Amino acid sequence: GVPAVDLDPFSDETLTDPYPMHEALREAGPVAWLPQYGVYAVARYDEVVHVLQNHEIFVSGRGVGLSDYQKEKPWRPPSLLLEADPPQHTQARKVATSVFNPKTMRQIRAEFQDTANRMVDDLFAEDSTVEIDGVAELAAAYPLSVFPDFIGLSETGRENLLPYGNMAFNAFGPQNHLYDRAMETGGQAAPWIVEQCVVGTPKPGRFGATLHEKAAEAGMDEDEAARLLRSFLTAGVDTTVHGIGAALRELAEHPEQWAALRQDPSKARAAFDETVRYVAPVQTFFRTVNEDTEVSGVHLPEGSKILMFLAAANRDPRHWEDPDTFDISRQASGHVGFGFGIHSCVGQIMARLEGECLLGALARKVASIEVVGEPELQLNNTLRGWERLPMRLTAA
Ligand code: HEM
Ligand SMILES: CC(C)Cc1ccc(C(=O)O)cc1
Repeated sequence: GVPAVDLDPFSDETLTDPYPMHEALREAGPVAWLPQYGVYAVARYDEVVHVLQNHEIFVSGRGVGLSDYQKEKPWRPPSLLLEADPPQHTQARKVATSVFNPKTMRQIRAEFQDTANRMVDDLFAEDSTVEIDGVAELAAAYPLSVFPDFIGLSETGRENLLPYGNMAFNAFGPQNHLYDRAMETGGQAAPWIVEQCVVGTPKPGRFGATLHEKAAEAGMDEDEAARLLRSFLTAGVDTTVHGIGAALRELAEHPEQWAALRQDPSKARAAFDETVRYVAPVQTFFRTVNEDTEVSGVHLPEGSKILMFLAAANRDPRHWEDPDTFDISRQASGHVGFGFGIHSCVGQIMARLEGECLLGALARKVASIEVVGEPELQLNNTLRGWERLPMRLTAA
């Protein structure tokens, strides 16, 4: 039979320190059973990739959280990207990438880099050594400075983005205390998000308006166009905030890696990618088994939910050399921190640009970074990231 691993991936204790669980799941076998939730689990690289690649069997249309949309009503109208399967997904993805692509990123690169440079310069306006909260003043401030303008969101109400995203990411998990609290705060943010997605609301010429135009050209109605933009507002901020926060923490914790980056700021993009492998800001999410199947000799009946541990796969010694070593010179490509296959992150080109711009600005302008005091984790059913990161920075 399938080995049962009687651990709760969504408890505060496990969310705080998931690494013993990752090891237990990888060692239990290619597939494990989580009795507390009645779901299967894959934590090894090969099995996670197998599930992500076989999207006809392991489907997204029944929800990528614990809830099976064939049995329970979604908490909001399903995403046309994340919670859709081909052919619907294919059309939505085509519209998304018609606007969100390397060419668009080249057009905004200079602006994103200028904002990062100014933000780092401003830290040292008063003094050449400063103590800051790395989350509030860099990891969250930077995405919230560049992303809403890129989309063309209204100047007021942008404080709704993080709580709304937080709600969506908690909603993939069980209805625990994190879920309940997030639904409360996120629910208050929802009206502003929904209103921002309405066709005609985003500033003309900005990404939101262009996405709506492309959606109309592809024959989508206004509700579909609005839902497509909602995907970007949902996934576009909390993720990069946690990705950048993780990079700050790991570079501060690994002085030799910070020194390597200082030596060669062009390694900023690779440093961000290694961070996404090593930390995996998006830790887990599900697929639903749409027809009886078998993975590595284990039978999985139709209707089963299977939980993928991206963070565990990214540190699977069966696939990676020295997986627990944070090494910005590593060839990290192939990691599953941005997913894999047809649903792989459509926003990763922006996430990577943001990471590259901010880490590059720090590498050129800051001599030393250190964490002073205890960092505080923000617990979330799906995301891993810092709530607060007390840091001391010294200007170059
Ligand atoms: C460090 C930052 C980020 C991480 C770690 C991340 C991670 C992921 C992962 C793992 C998936 C796959 C989900 C699945 O297979 O079901 C995904 C999909 C997606 N991401 Fe990201 N993401 C990040 C940033 C972004 C940004 C900045 C945006 C938008 C601006 C974005 C928009 C999306 C969308 C729309 C999808 C669904 C794609 C599809 O289903 O075809 N993400 N992301
Ligand atoms: C890692 C993913 C689960 C992040 C994400 C969230 C929401 C959407 C959407 O389409 O609403 C897309 C991607």
